[in-house]
Amino acid sequence: MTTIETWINNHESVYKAATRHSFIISIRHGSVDLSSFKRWLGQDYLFVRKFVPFVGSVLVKACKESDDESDMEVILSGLASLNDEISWFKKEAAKWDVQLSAIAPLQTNQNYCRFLESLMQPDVSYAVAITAFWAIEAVYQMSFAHCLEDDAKTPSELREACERWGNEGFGKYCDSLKKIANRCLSKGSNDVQVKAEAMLLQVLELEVEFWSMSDGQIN
Ligand SMILES: Cc1ncc(CO)c(N)n1
Repeated sequence: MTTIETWINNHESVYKAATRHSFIISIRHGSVDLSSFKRWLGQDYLFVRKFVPFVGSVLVKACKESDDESDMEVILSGLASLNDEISWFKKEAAKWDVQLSAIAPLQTNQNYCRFLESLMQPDVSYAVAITAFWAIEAVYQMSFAHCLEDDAKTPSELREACERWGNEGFGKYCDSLKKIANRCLSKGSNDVQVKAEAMLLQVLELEVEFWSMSDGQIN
């Protein structure tokens, strides 16, 4: 088993809470409250704007610390898709009459963005940062792919959102990130492994809270 597989098995309940959250289940059932979806849209737009510099910091670490030059290309493709994502959020917000410039980040979103900032520090190793990057992307991939399964009743006007992260290409990209992370972790010291596992757990918890915030359960 790979390091990441072992950790997912060890933390199965929080992994499931992050990838099968009631907000995602409500999209899949077609019972989602549209005000929740709009809240998610506005808050996630703000999150993605903070996610870009984090991914930029992972790219810098890859250029300095990686022993495989193809890592840079995978991370760069992630940045390119974030560029498309920002345009998509603007277009989608217009469709739903969500005024992005008027939205302030909720507390939970602020907490998550502060966590991203802490991971941008130069003392955070490439192995820890790339594991976080994979985890953040993989939660969205797993969650939204669930909304596109054959028996899902996802409303047609929400399918495009689900397809952004649930499509096969995004799945392959997440697999590439996971492969890089596993390679770096297998070469990492015990200290790096301990830090990366704790950080993975934090990402999963923050993702659960982000869904709960979107659903209006917490701020
Ligand atoms: C909260 C959150 N997690 C992960 C992603 C994936 O990019 C996102 N857009 N937002």
